[in-house]
Formats: sequence, C-alpha cells, structure tokens
Amino acid sequence: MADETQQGSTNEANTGFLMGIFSELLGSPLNIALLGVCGFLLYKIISGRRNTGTPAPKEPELPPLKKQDFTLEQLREYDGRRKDGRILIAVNGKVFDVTKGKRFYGPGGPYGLFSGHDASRALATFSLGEEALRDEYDDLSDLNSMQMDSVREWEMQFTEKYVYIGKLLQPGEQATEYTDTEDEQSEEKKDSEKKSN
Ligand code: HEM
Repeated sequence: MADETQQGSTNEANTGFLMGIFSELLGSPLNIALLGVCGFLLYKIISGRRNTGTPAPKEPELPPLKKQDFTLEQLREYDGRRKDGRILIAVNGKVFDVTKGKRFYGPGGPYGLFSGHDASRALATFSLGEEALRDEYDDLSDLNSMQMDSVREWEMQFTEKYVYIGKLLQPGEQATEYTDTEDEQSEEKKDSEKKSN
C-alpha cells in the first residue's frame, strides 16, 4: 500500500516535470519558432530518406575529383546545380566532396544552402541563415573557443564521412600543385574506406 502511494506520487512528480518542460518550450515565441525549424528539418531529412515504393534508378557515381585547392569563387560553382551535380563544401579551411550526401546538401535538401560555400560559421553558430555564409573569405577570428571547438568537431565528422579535395584558399594564397601520387593516395584511402563500409 505504502509502495502504491509512493508510486503514485512519483508518477505525479514525473508528469509535473514533463508538463514543466512542455510549458517552458511553448512559453516563448522564439522557442516555438525554433521547434518549428527543428520539426521542418526533421521532416525534410525523414522525407528525403523515405522509400517511395518504386526504387529510384541509381545515378552513376561521379569520377573522383583531382586533388586541388579552391578559391571561394571556384567553390561556388559546385552547388549541385552545375558541374554534373557535384557538391563541395568547405569546413575550417578544408574542401570536401559531399556529393554522396546529396539528400542533405542537394537543391531543396535541409542543408542545401551550404553547397558551394564555406559552412564553418553556420555550423559553429548552429545557424541556417544566409548571414552565416559570407561572400568574402571568412577567417572566423571573432568566434569564441566553444564555437571553434564545434567547427573542429564538424571538420572531423566531414573528414570521416566525405573525401577531402583540397584547401580553401585565403585571398592572395597560391594553390598547391598536387602530384599524381597524392591523388593516388587519396584514391587508395577512398577504396579502403569503401571496403570497410
Ligand atoms: C534543431 C533542429 C535540427 C534537427 C531536428 C536536426 C536533425 C538532424 C538529423 C536527424 C540529422 C542526421 C540525419 C541522418 O544522418 O540521416 C542531421 C544531420 C545534420 N545536421 Fe541537423 N538538425 C537540426 C538543426 C541543424 C542545424 C541548425 C544545422 C547547421 C547549422 C544542422 C546541420 C546538420 C548537418 C551538417 C548534418 C550532417 C549531414 C551529413 O551527414 O552530411 N542541423 N540533423
């Protein structure tokens, strides 16, 4: 009996706690807007993943890109709408081929605005607004240490998942002349990644 009474008050406490979180979440227009954005992103990610019944014909994989560095202008060409649909994104000064993540970064995808851009500031500040994507080279010098840690974490995630193509060049910086051996090395890395997947 005492157990039942205790159980009852624990349930009440839990319900009260959940109600508290719920009213906190819906308590301000900003929170409601953020919940809306998150819901929209989840919807986009889930609907991009959902099987429609008839499997889409598999698109041929693009040939690997030669190792090379990019200026911001050159990077912009790779937004998934031009250049055979290839998509490149820079994170913390490194350019990655994210074409295989087309459902995220392709036109209409939840993170499509990053395509052909340096996404470092947007990722560091958890922002999906245009203001986080600069037209000029962004040295990120105004970000705080937590935001810089976050950029480095994203860089690690991208390094694990996608192929690194080259550096994002600062204004006036010369592009590196990569040798064919370096290209072969990145090919070998890609092959061994494919085998381990
Ligand atoms: C709060 C709302 C958000 C929700 C619910 C959400 C949800 C998700 C989920 C479920 C995934 C994993 C998808 C998968 O692996 O299948 C994902 C990946 C990702 N999200 Fe979000 N997200 C949110 C906000 C954001 C924001 C604000 C940014 C950037 C500023 C962001 C950037 C990313 C990136 C870059 C990926 C990785 C895609 C990849 O693997 O290449 N997300 N998100």
